[in-house]
Amino acid sequence: MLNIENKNLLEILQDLGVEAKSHMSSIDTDIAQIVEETLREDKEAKHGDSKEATVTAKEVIRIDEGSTIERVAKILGKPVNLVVKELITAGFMVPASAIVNDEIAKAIGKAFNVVLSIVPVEAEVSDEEKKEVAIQSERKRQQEPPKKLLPRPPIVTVMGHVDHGKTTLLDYIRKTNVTAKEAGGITQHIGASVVEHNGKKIVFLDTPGHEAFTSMRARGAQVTDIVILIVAADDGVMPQTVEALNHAKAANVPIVVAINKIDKPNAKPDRVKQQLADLGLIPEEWGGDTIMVEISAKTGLNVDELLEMILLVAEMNELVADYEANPEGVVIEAQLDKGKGPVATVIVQQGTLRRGDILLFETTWGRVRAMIDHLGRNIKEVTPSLPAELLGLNDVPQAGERFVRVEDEKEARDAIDKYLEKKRQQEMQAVKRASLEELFEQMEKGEMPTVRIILKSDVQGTLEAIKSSLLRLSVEEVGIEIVHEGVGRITESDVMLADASDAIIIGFNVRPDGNARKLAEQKGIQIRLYRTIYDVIDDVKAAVEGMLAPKLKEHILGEAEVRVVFKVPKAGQVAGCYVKEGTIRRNAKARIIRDGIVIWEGPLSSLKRFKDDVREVNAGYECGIALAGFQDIKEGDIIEAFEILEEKRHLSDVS
Ligand SMILES: Nc1nc2c(ncn2[C@@H]2O[C@H](COP(=O)(O)OP(=O)(O)OP(=O)(O)O)[C@@H](O)[C@H]2O)c(=O)[nH]1
Repeated sequence: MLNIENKNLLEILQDLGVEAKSHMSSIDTDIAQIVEETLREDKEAKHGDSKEATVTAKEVIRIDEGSTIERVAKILGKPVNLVVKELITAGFMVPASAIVNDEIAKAIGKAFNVVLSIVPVEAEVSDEEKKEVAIQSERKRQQEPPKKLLPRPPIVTVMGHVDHGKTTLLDYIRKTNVTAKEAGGITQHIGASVVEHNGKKIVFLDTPGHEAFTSMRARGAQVTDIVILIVAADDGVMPQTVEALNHAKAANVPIVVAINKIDKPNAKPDRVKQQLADLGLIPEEWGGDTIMVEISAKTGLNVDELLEMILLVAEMNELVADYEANPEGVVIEAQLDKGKGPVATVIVQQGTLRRGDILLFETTWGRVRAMIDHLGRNIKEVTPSLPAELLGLNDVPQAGERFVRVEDEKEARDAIDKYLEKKRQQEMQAVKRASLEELFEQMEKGEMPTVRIILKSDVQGTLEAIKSSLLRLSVEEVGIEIVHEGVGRITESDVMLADASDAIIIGFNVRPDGNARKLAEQKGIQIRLYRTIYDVIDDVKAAVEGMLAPKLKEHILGEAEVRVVFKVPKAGQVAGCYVKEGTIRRNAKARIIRDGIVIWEGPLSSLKRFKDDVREVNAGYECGIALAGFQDIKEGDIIEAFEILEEKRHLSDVS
């Protein structure tokens, strides 16, 4: 407690541990202002205008401009999920990777009773100030009760080029590394598997490849501790090897290289090492620090050694977690199950998750009704690093969403209500933007017709599959645009967006809710529901084909020979003809061929049999033909009648 009565600002700052110097830099002036403001706000809030103000001192914490929420959480010594949750509660739906701006800093400060001061990066911080900050944080560290940090299993993702053996390796490891008591269990796909090697657990994410890895990261969730970069020894480093390597590097995740298919006669492991060395991964045996193991995922050769290396890297990286903390973690997969309702596979990152816990996700919440492990067993609790399928959520969260346990349902419900309200406002703005952008886009593209789609599906994996198949249907003349995509039922806001962006809604294994259905009817928005991917693709293909400009094809109707040419007052030239082949039609187009050369093309202006106007004249008959705008018909000319047919085009004609 700090009594600010009769104290000037310098004294207050000194009490707070902020050294006020005569050569106070601009940062200090800023901090002084923030402290003063905060103290004033607190004083007013607590005591109205009372002069007998006693307020709680707030710690001033400097954070570098550009710091992420994750970093600030670390500085505060708070679990990042707790900080994110507090922000959600305050109405900020931001991932942990978001940069902290003034608004967010204020909200975090309020939640944790501190003053966050954003220090411009270019600002000079004197050595003395740095020392002071270090002393303060050390003091703070000493005051905190030591956390019960215990080792946790490493979480591993296998990445590499197509066909280099990711799936084979995962299958081999899963088959051969179950513990004796689990041996009878049937591995169930829940998004991650747990294996045991030398009595130690390793968690493998089931979806190999860097796409899944990065899409999680894009949402601010990094679960992978170690990446196995698999390279086939016969094929060597390929484009996706480099891509995977870059993704792992960008995420700062340690890499263990598995040089695979070593059993093959044409395996060239040294060439792979050289290629990797060129990319900056120097093998240990060459004096570098990258662990490389030569394996055969097919025969299992050296796979044990690979697992040992993973455990070694895990140990070196001191992977620990507080098993007694408030549970929190990340969604790695989620779907709507017809029988069970929303089902989410999560990985617990801190604390121990128990059945009955109330969890707040970023977009939904729920009380954990049941938990199922990777062997399909009902479990009561899940400790850090381990995956579990959760039942009991109110809606399907997205992969990459974080969760944290909250005390009561009301807290969860309030946070989600605030989030939904904020999202609704953002979507309304997005709708306005979408229609404007659409205008500009169309203008830019010179009015290229586009099939716009809002895609909703029951599972993230299917969503991705349908999306990429649909986008592949796009051709130069007709575009396909996925305006919005998501897992879960079709909602009113989907319909609003469809209306604004002139899109159709495609639902795969999902249904619209009542409000969505009503609004769609009102607005005349198409909602198409499917149960097989092929039907979706066929339908969209038909739509694209429908928008393709038809192919024009000429169809020759018949041929007449000019036998005699008359001049008729008013009507001009009339050719007395004999129809040699096919039919001459009044509404057809004609061309004049003289000595094998086309000399004119245009419409007929009259077709007569004797004195009567007729619609058509067949081969073997005589007729009179006048041509619109051509007055130079000669005996012996051939008049060919033809029509232009529109032929529907198929995607196979274009691509
Ligand atoms: N000889 C030999 N063949 C292997 C080995 N590992 C994988 N293969 C074969 O290589 C092919 C591709 O293996 P996958 O495991 O499907 O490769 P992947 O990287 O998962 O491929 P995608 O999932 O398509 O990206 C399969 O035919 C495997 O049987 C190995 O160690 N030795």
